Amino acid sequence: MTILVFGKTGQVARELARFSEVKCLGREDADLTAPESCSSAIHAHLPTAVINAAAYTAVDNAEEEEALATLINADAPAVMARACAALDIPFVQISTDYVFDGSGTTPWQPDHATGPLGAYGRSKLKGEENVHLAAGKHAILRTSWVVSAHGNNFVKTMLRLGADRDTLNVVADQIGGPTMARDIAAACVKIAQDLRGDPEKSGIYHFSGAPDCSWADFARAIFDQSGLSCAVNDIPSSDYPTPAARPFNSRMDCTSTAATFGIDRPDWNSSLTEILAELGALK
Ligand SMILES: NC(=O)C1=CN([C@@H]2O[C@H](COP(=O)(O)OP(=O)(O)OC[C@H]3O[C@@H](n4cnc5c(N)ncnc54)[C@H](OP(=O)(O)O)[C@@H]3O)[C@@H](O)[C@H]2O)C=CC1
Ligand SMILES: Cc1cn([C@H]2C[C@H](O)[C@@H](COP(=O)(O)OP(=O)(O)O[C@H]3O[C@@H](C)C(=O)[C@@H](O)[C@H]3O)O2)c(=O)[nH]c1=O
Ligand SMILES: [Mg+2]
Repeated sequence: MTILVFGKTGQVARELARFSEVKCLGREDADLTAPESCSSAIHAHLPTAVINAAAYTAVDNAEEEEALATLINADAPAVMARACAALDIPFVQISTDYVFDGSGTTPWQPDHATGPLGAYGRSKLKGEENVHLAAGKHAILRTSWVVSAHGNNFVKTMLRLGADRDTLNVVADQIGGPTMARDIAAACVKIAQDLRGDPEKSGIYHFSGAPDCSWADFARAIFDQSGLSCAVNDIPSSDYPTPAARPFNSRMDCTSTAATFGIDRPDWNSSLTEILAELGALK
């Protein structure tokens, strides 16, 4: 099996690169702002499956650059999905909890109504719709709060801020599941393999770390495990204004992912230990 991955430097792409059957393409190989280059790359490599781990992920900047975010997050995946459908190979598209409006406290199921609050979520939702319309063997894997030892993420931000501060204000009314990029990469590979033989498994799936927690809870765990002495004050989102609104309820029901692919929700506390160890930041 040869899996072609769009993305090379990103959090999930770097973890996918660790698989021997994976070939990662960077921006220099296929630029998602020129979607046809993605189709050319798929036809040139003739892989047995494709995973898209490239995206426009700057949630606040997307409010000012929605056209660019849409080109990368919706138009490019459409071209990839059509190329895969033409070759009859599985396509795995990674999506996000930000396609939901964050209302209520019930965990979102894959078929629940979406309602993105901002430009990033809208662009990712259009990407989902385009992949579905291509009508090939596909999976849309919605995940949340991605963390790893690489790139930009909340763990690295907290380690940086916590080193200089005695206290930090962190939002406590957004609840979700922190998810390790390494676990997402493994899930994508397993799903791509299963879809080859079982195209009827095509659809939308949820995958996030457990248990659900607030960003403030997660920050406390980061300081606890790293031994940094920084107290976390719980604040409401209204006290942390950002250009893009974030959903309050990012809880995702991952039952169908476990039932269909045998992939369970990973425990984020042990993922965090693994990341801190990799960064040399464990207490
Ligand atoms: N980060 C998160 O918290 C979450 C992410 N997701 C989704 O998971 C997936 C992976 O996210 P993550 O690994 O965190 O992303 P990162 O932000 O870490 O990486 C994004 C990747 O996309 C590439 N990329 C961006 N623009 C282009 C372009 N025009 N052409 C080619 N490549 C491009 C980047 O390359 P370069 O380095 O050259 O810019 C980089 O490799 C995405 O689909 C994202 O929407 C879902 C939920 C949460
Ligand atoms: C740095 C900092 C952040 N926060 C808040 C802001 C925000 O609500 C929350 C997390 O901050 P981030 O900047 O990591 O959030 P954000 O970039 O919105 O993270 C999202 O990225 C996209 C790509 C996704 O798909 C989502 O699943 C989610 O992971 O923490 C504080 O409350 N205090 C702080 O000191
Ligand atoms: Mg971010």
